[in-house]
Amino acid sequence: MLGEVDDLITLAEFNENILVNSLKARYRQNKIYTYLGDILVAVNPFKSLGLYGSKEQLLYRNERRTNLAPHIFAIADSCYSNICGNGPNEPKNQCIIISGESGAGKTESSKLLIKQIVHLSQDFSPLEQQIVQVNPLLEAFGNAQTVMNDNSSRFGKYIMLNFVRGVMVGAKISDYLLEKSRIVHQNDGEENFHAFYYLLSSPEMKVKWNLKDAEEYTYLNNGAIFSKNTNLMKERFDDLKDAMDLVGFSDEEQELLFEMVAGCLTMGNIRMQENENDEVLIDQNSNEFLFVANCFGLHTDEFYDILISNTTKTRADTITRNYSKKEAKDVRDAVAKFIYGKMFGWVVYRVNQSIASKDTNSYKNYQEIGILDIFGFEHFQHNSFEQACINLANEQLQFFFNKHVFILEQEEYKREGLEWKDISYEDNQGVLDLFLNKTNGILANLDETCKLPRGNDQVFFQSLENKLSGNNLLILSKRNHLCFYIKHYASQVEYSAETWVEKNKDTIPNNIEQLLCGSEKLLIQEIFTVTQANIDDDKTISKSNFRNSKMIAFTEVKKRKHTVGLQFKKSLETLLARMLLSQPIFIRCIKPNTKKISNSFDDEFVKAQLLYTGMLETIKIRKEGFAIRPSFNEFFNKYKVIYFGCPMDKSKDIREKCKQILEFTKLKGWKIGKTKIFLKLNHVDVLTDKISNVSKLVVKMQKIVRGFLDRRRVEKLRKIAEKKKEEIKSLLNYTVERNNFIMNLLQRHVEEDKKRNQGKKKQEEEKPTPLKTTTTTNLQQPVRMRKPPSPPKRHPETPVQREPPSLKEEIAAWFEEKEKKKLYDRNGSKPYWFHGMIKRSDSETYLKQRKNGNFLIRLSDTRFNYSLSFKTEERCRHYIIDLTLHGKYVIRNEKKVHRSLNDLVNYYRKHHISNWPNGYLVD
Ligand SMILES: Nc1ncnc2c1ncn2[C@@H]1O[C@H](COP(=O)(O)OP(=O)(O)OP(=O)(O)O)[C@@H](O)[C@H]1O
Repeated sequence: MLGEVDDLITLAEFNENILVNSLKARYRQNKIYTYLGDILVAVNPFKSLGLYGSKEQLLYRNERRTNLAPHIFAIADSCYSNICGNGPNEPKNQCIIISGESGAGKTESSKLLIKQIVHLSQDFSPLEQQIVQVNPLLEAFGNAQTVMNDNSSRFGKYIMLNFVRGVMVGAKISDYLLEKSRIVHQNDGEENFHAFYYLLSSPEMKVKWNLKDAEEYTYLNNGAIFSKNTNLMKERFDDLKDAMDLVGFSDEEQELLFEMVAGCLTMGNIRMQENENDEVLIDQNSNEFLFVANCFGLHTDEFYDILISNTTKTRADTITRNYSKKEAKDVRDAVAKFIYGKMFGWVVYRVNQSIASKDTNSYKNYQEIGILDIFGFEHFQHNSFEQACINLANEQLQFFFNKHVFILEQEEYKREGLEWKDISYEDNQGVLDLFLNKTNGILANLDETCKLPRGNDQVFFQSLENKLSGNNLLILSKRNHLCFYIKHYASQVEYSAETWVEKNKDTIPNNIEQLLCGSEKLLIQEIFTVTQANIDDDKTISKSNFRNSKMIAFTEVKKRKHTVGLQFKKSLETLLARMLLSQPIFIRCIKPNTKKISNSFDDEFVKAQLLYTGMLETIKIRKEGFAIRPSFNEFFNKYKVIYFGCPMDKSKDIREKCKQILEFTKLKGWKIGKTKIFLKLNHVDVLTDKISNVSKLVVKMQKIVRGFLDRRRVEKLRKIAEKKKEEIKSLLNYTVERNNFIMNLLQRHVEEDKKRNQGKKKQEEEKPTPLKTTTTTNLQQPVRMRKPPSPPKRHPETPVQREPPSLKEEIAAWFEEKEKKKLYDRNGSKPYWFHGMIKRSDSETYLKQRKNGNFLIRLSDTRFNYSLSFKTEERCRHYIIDLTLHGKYVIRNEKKVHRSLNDLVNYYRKHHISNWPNGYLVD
C-alpha cells in the first residue's frame, strides 16, 4: 500500500498528513506497530489481536529487526541483547521510556515488555513468575476507571529488572505520587480504585465484615459503580489473590490489606451531626465507627478524639478545640487518604522485598533494564493539583526525549567534527522553568504559600499573578475565580487553583500517625513504620527491629515532612538522573480515538499527538542522523572479526583500523568522528550478518583444518598400532617358545625324578628296614590354603557408623512427615493422580549452573515439586507443581494458586491448563 512502511524513516517524503495516512493504513490492517528508526510507535488497537502468544515470543528472539514486522517484542529483544553485550556497544544499562496520553497503551506495553524479557531470560525461576504478577497486583490498588481510560494508572512506576549475564536475579519498583484524593472524591463518570469494587464483589468478604452494597458508600456513590459487572469484578478479585500468593503475601497480610480497604471505605460512612454550638458529634457506638477503629487496631477513645477535636500543646498549656461538622469531615477524609496512601506504599515495599536480589553480594556488576510507565498526559474538564503534577512529569519526559534525541545527539556530531546542519525542535524548557524555578516557579510559590500562617488558595493564586504574570506560558483568567491556563507541550490546559494548598501540605490530623504506629495489630504498626522510614530516608527497617521496639516508629514519624510538590520534584530528579546513566529506548504510544473503541481512527486527534511529540522532527533527525554511535574500541573489538583473514597494518592507529574494516564491508553512509563511529540502524544489521558469515566461514575452516589434523593423527596412530602389533606378535612367539622350553624342562625333570625314585626304591629294598620318613618332590607338595582373615573385633562401646541418607530416603522422610497427611485421604489411600515427587531442591544446597557461563545462582525458594500429567489421545505432558512461599500450590507458569493439592486437581478437572487447551487431566 502506498506510503505504508514498516519504518517511517524510509518514507521518501513526509509531512504530518503522510504520517497520519501511513499509520492509519497500517492500523486498518491491524499493524499497530511501526518503527521510527530505533523508536517504536504503537497505536492502541483497543481489541485483542492475538499478537503476543508463544509463537510470537519465539519468533522475536534473537532475530534481525528488518526480517520481521515491527513489534514490541523486538524492542524487548534489542534491550536484552544490549545488556548481554550482543549489540554494537559494550553491555550497558537500558531504560525503556513509554510515553503517551492517558489510555494510549503504556501500561499494557510495559506488561508485554516484561513478559517477553522474562521469556528471553528463560530461567523459569519463581522470581520471573513473581515479576509478571507485579503489574496486575499494583493495578488493583493504584488504578481506576477515568473518562480517558477504564484502567488508568493513578500512580507512576519505574520497574528495574536486574540481570547477571542474561539471567534475571532481582527487580525493584519505584512508585510516584499516588492520586490519593480519588479515595474520597471522584469526578463525574469516574471511579474509585479497583480494590474497592473487587472487595464488594465477594460474598464472603461482605459477610465477614458486614459490608453493604456499593451504592450505600459515600466514597463510591459517584454513579459509575452501578454499571459494574459483579462477576467480572469477582474474577479479578480471585486473580488478585492469586497474584498476591505468587508474589509472596501471606494469608495474614492479604486479609489485613482487604480489611484496611474495607476500613477506608467505611470511614466515609461514619455519621456526623452538629450540636447547638456547631460542634461535631459522632456516635462512638455506631457500627461504622467501631468497625473502622477495630480494622486498624485503634483505641476507640483516642481515635474518637482525633476525629472530633484538635489538641495543641504549648509549654504552659494543652488546648483542645472541637471541630465543626465540615472540619471533622475534612479530618475524616484526610485520615482515609493517609491510611490508603501508606497502605499502597507498603504494598510496593512488600513487593520489592519479594523480588529483590537475594544475594546482592555475589552480583557486584549486574545489568539493568528499567521500564518507565507513568500516568499519561491529562486534560479533563476540571483539572487540579494532581493533573498539574502528572502533566509536569510528562513535560519532564518530553524534555528528556528532546535532550536525548536532539540536544545531546547534535552536540555530539559537532564535538566529533561531523558536518551537520542543525535540526530545530519544539523546546519545552520554558514550561519546566515555569513549574520548577527555585525562586518564582509555580511549585516554589505554592510551597511559600503553604508556609504562611494564613496561606490559602487565593494567596497562592495572587502570588502567581505577582510573580509570573509576564510569563507567556501562563495565562491567569480574569473571569473565572482561581482559574489559570498553562501552555503545555501537548496542549493548553485549564487549571483551578482550588484545594492546591491543602493538597500540597497533605496535612494529616495531629497524632493519627502515632496512633497507627502504636496499633494493637503488629502488621498495621509495620505498615506505618516501614513506609515512613522509606519515604524519609529511603532506608528500611527490618521486621525484627520493628517488632521488638515501638520506639523506632515514634522516632521515625517525628521527622519533618516535605510538601507533596517538593517530594514529587525530588523523585523526578532522582528518576531522571538514573535514566541519564542508561541507554534510553523510546516507545511512543498513540491513542487512535477518545472514545476508547476499536476500529476507529480519528485523523485529527492522532495528528495532534504526532505533532506535539515532535514526530516530524524526529523522523528528520533519524533520517539524517546516526542512531548507533560506538567508540572506536567498542567497534574494533566487536567487528574486527569481519576483517578475518585480511592483512591489517598493525602500525595503524585504532581509528584507521576501524576505517579499514568499514571500507572492507563496502557499506555506505557511515561517518567517522574523533572518538566514535557513526552508523545507521541498518548498518548494524549488515555488520551482524557479516559477523555471522565470518563465524560460518570460521566453522567451515575449522572443519577442514580439524579434518586434516585428525587424518594426520589417525595415520600416526595407525602406524603406532602396527608397530605394537608386530611387537606383540614377536612377544607372543617368544612366549610360546619359552613356554615350550619350560614344559620340556619340567617334563625332563619329572622323568629324571621318576627314574631316580625307582633306583632309590630298588636300593632300599635291598637294604635292611630303615626308620619311617616322608620325602616328596616340590611338584607333589600339596597347596596349602590360607585361612581368610577374620574381621577386626569391634570395641563394645564404638557406635555403629551409619551411611548418610540418600536423596531418595530424604525425600521419602520429608514426604512422610510433612506432605502425606495433606495428600492421602482418611483411609490412607493416595489420590489416583499422584505419581510421586519428581525433583527436590532447597535453598542451601540447590545451585543452578548457567550453560554458557561459570557462575552460580542460588534459588532461594524452590522446594519440593510434584508433577501432574495431562494428556490428549496422542500424547501426555507432565507439569511441575510448585509450592509458593506460604505453602500453596501452583502449576509452574499458571496464575491460579490453590490451597491444597486436591483443590488443584479438582480445579484442573474442570479447567484446561492455559497453554494446552486440548489436554485433560489423566485419570
Ligand atoms: N496492545 C494492546 N492490545 C490490546 N488492547 C490494548 C493494547 N494496549 C492497550 N490496550 C487497551 O487500552 C486500554 C488502555 O491501555 P493502558 O491502560 O495501557 O493505557 P495507559 O497509557 O497506561 O493509560 P494511563 O496513563 O491512564 O494509565 C487497556 O486497558 C486495553 O484495553
